[in-house]
Amino acid sequence: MAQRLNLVADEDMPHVHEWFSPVADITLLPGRQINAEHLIGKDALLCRSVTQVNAELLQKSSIQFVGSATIGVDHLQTDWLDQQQIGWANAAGCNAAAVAQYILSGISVWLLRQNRQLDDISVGIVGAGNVGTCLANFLDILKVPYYFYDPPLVEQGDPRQFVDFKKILSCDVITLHVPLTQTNKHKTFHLFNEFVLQQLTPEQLLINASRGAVIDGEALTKYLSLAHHAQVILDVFEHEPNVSDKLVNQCLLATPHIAGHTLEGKSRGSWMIYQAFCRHFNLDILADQSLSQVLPEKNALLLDTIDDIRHGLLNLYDVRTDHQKLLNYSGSLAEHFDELRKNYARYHRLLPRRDYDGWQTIANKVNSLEQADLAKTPSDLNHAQLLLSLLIDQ
Ligand SMILES: NC(=O)c1ccc[n+]([C@@H]2O[C@H](COP(=O)([O-])OP(=O)(O)OC[C@H]3O[C@@H](n4cnc5c(N)ncnc54)[C@H](O)[C@@H]3O)[C@@H](O)[C@H]2O)c1
Ligand SMILES: O=C(O)[C@H](O)[C@H](O)COP(=O)(O)O
Repeated sequence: MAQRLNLVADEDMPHVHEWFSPVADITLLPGRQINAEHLIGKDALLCRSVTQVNAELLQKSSIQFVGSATIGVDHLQTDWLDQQQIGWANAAGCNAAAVAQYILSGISVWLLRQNRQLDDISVGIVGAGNVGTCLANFLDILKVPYYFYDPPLVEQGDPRQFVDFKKILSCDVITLHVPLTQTNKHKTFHLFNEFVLQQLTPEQLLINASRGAVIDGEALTKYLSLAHHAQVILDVFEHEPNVSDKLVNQCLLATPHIAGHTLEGKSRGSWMIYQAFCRHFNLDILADQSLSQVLPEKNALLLDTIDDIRHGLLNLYDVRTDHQKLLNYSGSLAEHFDELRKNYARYHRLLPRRDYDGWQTIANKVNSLEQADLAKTPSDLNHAQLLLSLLIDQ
């Protein structure tokens, strides 16, 4: 029998016990507190975005594999890990659908406040990777025009249509889906600086659910103090969890980095890392282990009134609930920020936040209905209605 492995895992990573305990002894710790001493004599580290994984953390350890159950990797010193031949993996795309859902909910709230309609806006997507593409797929279904800006993909010969930054800055909604990078040719650190922010108008909406430092936080606070400014929705902040009260209160909506936290998004992250871990240590995945096994059945959504349909996307997930929870705090906002993230699944226990499913099925059904002439010149309302009925059908 193969020797049991020893691993340290973030206590807020779901399903670690179910999937890893047959092959490993597990020490669970709060992600921000994992330190070099905890890793001495361990084989693997399973982390989330809150653990800085670098030479200082690992050099005294015998860690051979680091798995982060996140899309972003800015907290991993990947060049050092490669140099040390320490295997590492992230969970690319694990919660892309959850982030797209968050963006659609945020846009819906902004439209209500502006008394505008979905078919009246354009969306500029900065970063056309997993999240940007997932969002675009949904916008296709909703018939909302969008534009992609992604110079690295243009250089790689991606055949889709891309626009320049100026065009993006003219869109009604600008939404950021780039990794945080500090050094490369297309670095994203402070991509939205004071100069860029000042080009926005009060008719526009800027959303950041990528990484906080893609927008210069200080410049943003200053910009939002002006009499006329664009509306802003933030899920991420520079220097988390030390988030400024002032900035939170200046936003149309602010949430504690939970855009990706659907049940599917979190569970898929652990599942992808479990698979990478098995590959790294040459282990078999047990027959009774699977992602679907840990996800509960979905409840059908009931839409009773015309308002339910008008606010259709908000019935599926209403970001205002999470915004309100961030505002309802007493004491330190930094502690509250981490606490809300930690308990996110628990707060949603009665009606857990779930991914929208069956993107392709929905798109196919919409197309076939249109071809059958059943949905002539659909308005945004028809589309939302159709979309919802299809989602409930799943
Ligand atoms: N708020 C959350 O909960 C949450 C959840 C998931 C991901 N994220 C963040 O969102 C980021 C994007 O996720 P993804 O899955 O789409 O990643 P991805 O790697 O699939 O796509 C990122 C895209 O950004 C592009 N890009 C890089 N630099 C750019 C630049 N300067 N300008 C324009 N485009 C640029 C890349 O070419 C790539 O296509 C992640 O790196 C992560 O930091 C946040
Ligand atoms: O990069 C990601 O996947 C997201 O930022 C992710 O949702 C962060 O989640 P956490 O670190 O809280 O697990």
